[in-house]
Amino acid sequence: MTVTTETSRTAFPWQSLPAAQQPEWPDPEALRNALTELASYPPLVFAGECDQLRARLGAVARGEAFLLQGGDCAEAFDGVSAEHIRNKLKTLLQMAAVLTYAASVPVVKVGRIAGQYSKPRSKATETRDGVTLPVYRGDSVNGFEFTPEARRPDPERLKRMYHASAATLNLVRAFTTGGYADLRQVHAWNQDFVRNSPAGQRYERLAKEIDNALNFMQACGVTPEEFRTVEFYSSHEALVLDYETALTRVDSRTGELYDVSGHMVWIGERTRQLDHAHIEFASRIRNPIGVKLGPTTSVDEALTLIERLDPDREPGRLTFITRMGAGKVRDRLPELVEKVTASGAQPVWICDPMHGNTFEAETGHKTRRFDDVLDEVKGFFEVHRALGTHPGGIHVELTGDDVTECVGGGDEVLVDDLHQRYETACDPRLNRSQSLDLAFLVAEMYREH
Ligand SMILES: O=C[C@H](O)[C@H](O)COP(=O)(O)O
Ligand SMILES: C=C(OP(=O)(O)O)C(=O)O
Repeated sequence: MTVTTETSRTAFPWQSLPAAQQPEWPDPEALRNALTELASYPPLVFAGECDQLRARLGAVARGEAFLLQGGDCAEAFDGVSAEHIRNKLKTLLQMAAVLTYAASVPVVKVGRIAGQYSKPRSKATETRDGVTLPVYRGDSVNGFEFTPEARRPDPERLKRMYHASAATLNLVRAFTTGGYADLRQVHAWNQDFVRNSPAGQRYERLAKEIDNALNFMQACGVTPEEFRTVEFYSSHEALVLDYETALTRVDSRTGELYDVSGHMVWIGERTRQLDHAHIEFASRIRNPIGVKLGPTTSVDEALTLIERLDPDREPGRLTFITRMGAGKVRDRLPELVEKVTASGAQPVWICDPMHGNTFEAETGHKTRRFDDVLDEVKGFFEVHRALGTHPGGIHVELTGDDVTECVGGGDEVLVDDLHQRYETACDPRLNRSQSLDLAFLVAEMYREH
């Protein structure tokens, strides 16, 4: 893989198009310096790994596997600690174990991790007690603290984003290939959790069954390598195009462009305008691409997105991440799935049951009800069942920490509990217990499907 030159970088066609949700960097020279340095850094992921994920997602598109994509709403630089990363990974591995075992389906595991540092926002500014400042756009752009200094966009943060992503990915690779993700550890992932949570206890029973199955296989002389290590991929929203462009490189094997900031990148609901830079950018890179589809998406838009992003109809290239809201999924999704399927395209369809279900609680906290999250996933399964298509996966905002950000769940969080551990920098995440609850319920839906 060769580092792209400054000349070819400035020639990238998406750079001349309008782009929504970009920071207003106050110092152009500081930005140029940061980007030149970033463009000289080594890739965070390899093109071949992106190809491998595309192949895995191809299996999802064909109905042979299920995609679990999850992690923080917004990663934070001060969250790059072994404990945070391990907790998140542990939660995803537990969810994957539940889905694989209880739904008997191979699970493709993709984190919203090692790059999820940038956030699109509804408003450009935030006002508190009569003071108006730029809104927080993620640690890659500015600081969360409500002061003029913190909220000033600083391109040096793009370099910190790279280093934070590299450190996170390094630990994730160590955990997933160095023994921690060995299926023999199914109990260990649960140890600190099992006693005081219904989801933890339910998981423990399942882990025992997995253990028995492993013992049986071992007694038969079967111990595949797949049980010892886990394939785990990184993903984030490709939002700040300055950063993604600096990390876009020519693959020396094929001459094609890859965004080497993560294995998979997605384009958000607020930046998927067909004639804007984000879609042009996504159309030029070979990574597997996701696109969020909200309730206002028209059939024409979906079909044009396919034309632009997956003209060869390659299974695994394009994932539609639908986020309609529990109240709309049964109305809005059927026509999209039906017409896209009739067009001969075969995208991966996954359900993001978070972003259409946010509301402000009376306490002033932005939150989501676990029951709405679950209901949107149910609606998603119902629609696919009715159309005979494959409900390919889920995309969730979660953390491995026992936060109180979403209400409900088996170990119920009440509105009055929200203040206890409300730690997200942007949107509310499922805590570990709620994430496991969701995995068990999704496994049941999948089995029935
Ligand atoms: O995560 C998604 C968006 O960034 C988020 O919902 C926007 O939130 P806001 O409405 O608080 O700006
Ligand atoms: C901003 C996000 O979602 P959406 O684009 O669907 O609003 C997100 O997933 O972080």
